[in-house]
Amino acid sequence: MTAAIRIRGLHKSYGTHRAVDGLDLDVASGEVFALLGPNGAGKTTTVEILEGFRDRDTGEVVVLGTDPHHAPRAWRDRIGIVLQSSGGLDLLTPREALRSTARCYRGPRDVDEVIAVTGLAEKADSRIAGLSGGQRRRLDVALGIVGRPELLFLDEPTTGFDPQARRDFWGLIRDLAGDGTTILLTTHYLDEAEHLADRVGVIAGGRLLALDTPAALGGRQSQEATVSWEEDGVRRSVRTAEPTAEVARVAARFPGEVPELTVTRPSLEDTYLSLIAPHERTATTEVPA
Ligand SMILES: Nc1ncnc2c1ncn2[C@@H]1O[C@H](COP(=O)(O)OP(=O)(O)OP(=O)(O)O)[C@@H](O)[C@H]1O
Repeated sequence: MTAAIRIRGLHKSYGTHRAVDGLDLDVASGEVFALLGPNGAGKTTTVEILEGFRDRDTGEVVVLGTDPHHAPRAWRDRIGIVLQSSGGLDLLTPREALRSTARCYRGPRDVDEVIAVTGLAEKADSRIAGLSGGQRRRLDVALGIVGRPELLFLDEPTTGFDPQARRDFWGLIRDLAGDGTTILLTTHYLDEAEHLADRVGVIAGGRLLALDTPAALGGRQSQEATVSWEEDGVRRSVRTAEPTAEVARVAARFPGEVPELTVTRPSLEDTYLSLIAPHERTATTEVPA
């Protein structure tokens, strides 16, 4: 595997507060990787260090073969960044903002194509000040991809999107990934991580708690299933490692369809919440004085 991102022993404190506390992580070239974690887990700090916007205290960080802290201008051309919020463009139109950003790159995407894929066609020539929150976010994404980055950082990209806009955005990310763009995404939406990510990393208190595919995170695949149905007017549930056998047993008691039959396994959200639960009570890690 060629690593687009390599992190070893990363530490960053703000005063006495350990925001990132010994993080090791690799993101493969071409991978879509989602960094999950509760508020204050250290995601943004980590991502800002990777982007070269924040200094680290100790640890090794290599992004596209370069230490972001000493990265030259040519390296910056190879990455795209969508921050949690950006501003200062209110008097321009999306088309103008994209054209002037595109001029900063050597091999930019076609501006009209970026406007189309981000669903901004209707608002392309309206003042940015008048865009809705979701449209503004699409513009942030458009600005992040117009330079044709090899590596794209997306910090909570779909906050404020309506459900259709989120689906459209997911399609866009899959297309970018299909073209070989490496994507590091932070999100609080577990369904987003499940839809988009090849692998997810869960961090809390600046430490990596779990790292796997969304399907296998925290041993999800091997956890017991819950078989539920309705019988004699009562909702019944059984947790079992053998749901097929349980369904067969229940089905044998009914002449036709089993009423309200469902078989469920823990969702990514269930697994995530159980992973971070112990850390929610001890969320603050202080550096000893
Ligand atoms: N510039 C700063 N000065 C002091 N403390 C900071 C600074 N930036 C972040 N922190 C603290 O470091 C910790 C990690 O913050 P960070 O923004 O990296 O978390 P996060 O996982 O991105 O959170 P969220 O999901 O809320 O965006 C938090 O406790 C935060 O209060």
